[in-house]
Amino acid sequence: MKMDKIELLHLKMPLLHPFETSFGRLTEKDFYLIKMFSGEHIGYGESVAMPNPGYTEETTGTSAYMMEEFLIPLLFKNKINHPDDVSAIFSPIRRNNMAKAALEGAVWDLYSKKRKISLAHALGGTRESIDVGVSIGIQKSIDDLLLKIEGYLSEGYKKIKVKIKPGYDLEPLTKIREKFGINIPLMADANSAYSLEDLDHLKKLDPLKLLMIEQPLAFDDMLDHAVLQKQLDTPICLDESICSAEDARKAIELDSCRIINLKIGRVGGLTEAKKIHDLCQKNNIPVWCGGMLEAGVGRAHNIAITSLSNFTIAGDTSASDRYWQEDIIQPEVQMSAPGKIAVPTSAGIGYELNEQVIKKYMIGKKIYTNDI
Ligand SMILES: O=C(O)CCC(=O)C1=CC=C[C@@H](O)[C@@H]1C(=O)O
Ligand SMILES: [Mg+2]
Repeated sequence: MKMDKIELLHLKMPLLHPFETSFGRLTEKDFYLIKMFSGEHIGYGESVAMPNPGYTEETTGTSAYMMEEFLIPLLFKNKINHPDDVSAIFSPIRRNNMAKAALEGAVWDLYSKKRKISLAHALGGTRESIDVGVSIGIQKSIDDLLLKIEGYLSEGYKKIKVKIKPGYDLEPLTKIREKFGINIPLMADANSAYSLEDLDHLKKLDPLKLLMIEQPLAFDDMLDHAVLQKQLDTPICLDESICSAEDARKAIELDSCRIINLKIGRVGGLTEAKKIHDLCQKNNIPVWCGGMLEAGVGRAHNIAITSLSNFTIAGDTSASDRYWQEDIIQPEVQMSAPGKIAVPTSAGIGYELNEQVIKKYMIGKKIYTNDI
């Protein structure tokens, strides 16, 4: 596959509802859309880095810098026979996984379009539809939270993930259980807001029978999570701590978690995500696809990877209209049945770009041509 040209489109899209976590509040999505041209085909990718380095060290700005200065020149210089080659080509560059994943995702889309197969099929996916859940940011009041949950449950979402932090954990979770019962699929994401000193407090979550608690301890920790997991009945799910298949191997060996949240951007692309998926499957660790408040292209990549067989827990990839007034793809991502999204079967990501919407939100564009 010879890359002729790559375009980086800088977009700012207002979120329908602000999204608040233990590390900040987002009101708009500031991101890069990648268009990769090769012969008659165009592959699409999306950078999921956030404007601030609170979730990982990357930002919208650093990911653009890394793509421009290092990664695009590497893509132009090297021969790519298969998208799996890209991770080796990018390996001299340490981390910067979201920048790598944005470009690698476009290569995967191109590859599947050239072969006239769906991205899901190219990745080895087997599901015709995926189960979806919602991730709800911290709300103004517990009553607001309960109201939101009621709405999402009635729409059929198959997992309710709520954000917690010290001082905002037992009370909202207990109230959710009181109102909706012990059987609703409920989990909590702490985004590293606790330490082992909170062990006795975290043990109080066990009677609430959560599906899992996501990333309770430090973003770069494996050891303390293993200590905590031994003391908790609630399964620990790692998010921020897993940035590669190597990280997953260590977490599994140490028993630092029982579940992994897979995000394509966090692990550096679809090839690495597939490796982690396969490793977890061998070790009986279920995975699910986490969200990064993606616009349509990122959402489409999430749907494709979630079609792999060990994605046995509903992910965060909900319908476009939960986030956006209008999405950058057509058709928009919609539920095909309550709590389900159909996996596209047409070539590549299976969605077209909505150029009118892109034009409306685009604040900059850079074009790189391959003169090599
Ligand atoms: O995309 C979504 O719907 C949810 C996203 C979500 O929960 C997160 C996105 C980005 C950073 C975090 O705040 C959080 C997470 O940790 O999973
Ligand atoms: Mg998380």
